Amino acid sequence: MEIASLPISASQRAKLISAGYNSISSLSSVIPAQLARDLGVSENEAIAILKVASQRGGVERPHESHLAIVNGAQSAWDMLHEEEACKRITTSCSDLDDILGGGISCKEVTEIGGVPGIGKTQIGIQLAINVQIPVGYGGVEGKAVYIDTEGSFMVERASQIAEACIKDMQEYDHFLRKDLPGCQAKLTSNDFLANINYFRICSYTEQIAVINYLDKFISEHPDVKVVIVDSITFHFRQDFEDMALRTRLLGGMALKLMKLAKKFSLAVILLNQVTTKYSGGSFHLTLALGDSWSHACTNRIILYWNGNERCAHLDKSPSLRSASAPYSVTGEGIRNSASSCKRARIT
Ligand SMILES: Nc1ncnc2c1ncn2[C@@H]1O[C@H](COP(=O)(O)OP(=O)(O)OP(=O)(O)O)[C@@H](O)[C@H]1O
Repeated sequence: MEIASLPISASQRAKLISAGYNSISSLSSVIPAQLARDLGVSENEAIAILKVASQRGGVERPHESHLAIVNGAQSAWDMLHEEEACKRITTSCSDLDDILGGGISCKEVTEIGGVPGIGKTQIGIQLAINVQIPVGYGGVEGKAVYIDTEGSFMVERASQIAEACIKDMQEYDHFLRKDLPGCQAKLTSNDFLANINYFRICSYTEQIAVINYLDKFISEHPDVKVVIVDSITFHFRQDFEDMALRTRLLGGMALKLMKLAKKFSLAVILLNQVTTKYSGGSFHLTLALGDSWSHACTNRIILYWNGNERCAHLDKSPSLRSASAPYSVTGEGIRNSASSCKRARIT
């Protein structure tokens, strides 16, 4: 049950959400002194909030959780069918799609991390375009939500990538000598841009607010099939001193995004930066936010340089083996790397 439904003041509600208490159940194990510290309120006020929460939660929670379990019960057979029916969004790089089992999985949270300039935003923009590829061309025919925390989304670049996508569809038609109804003839790059819902985020509180709002937004826009957060870490790395609060906020956000992915069968893409970590006597590159964040996504892809070539490594997946694939960033967007194209021509 949401904090929004608690009969408390608006400022208390805002303080709870900013401190990472996104649901009534998140208050179930907290003691008044801790809550008072987290919210910056008196202990008496914290006790009053907990009392309201326990009244609400105490009456309705057991019933709701019982219902959730019953509704959620599913056989493994059903799950297998669901997994087979799960759609995937192409990355426009077939080598990368291959190691991902056909593309980015809808229904799951995928984290993509790498050093600056490796192409994280390019992949984000490519997915915001590719999610719109019509079903007739093997696409998902959905819309995108792009949450930009860094200001790196470039609309001209999205337009270029959309033009290239339309060109690919025309070539596909030409190759098959057929005209698929409702497809390329009518689609323009402006249509692609119109289907990207863009949110510019300037602080971590805004980021939490937007992620909390997504459930309502997507309920009203059920065509959304990908949510891209570029990047998830930016506002959490700047001037953030209270690490316990940061961990709690990020944990709450990750849980919300996982629920969204499942509830609306959509792909959540979290772009992340890398940082250095000292272990075993040397420094290693690791994704930002540390070990406490590592459980927050279902799949993790690490982008890295191999000499002059960009590569993607599938580092975590519940069903696919770890593997790497080269890719390139071209004027047309993400594509196979030049070296793998050369290999394909030789064989
Ligand atoms: N039109 C283009 N044609 C070819 N390559 C391009 C084009 N636009 C961008 N790139 C490549 O993409 C790189 C930038 O990628 P991107 O902005 O996605 O990096 P990033 O990983 O998101 O970096 P950061 O962490 O700094 O945001 C550029 O350095 C360039 O190599």
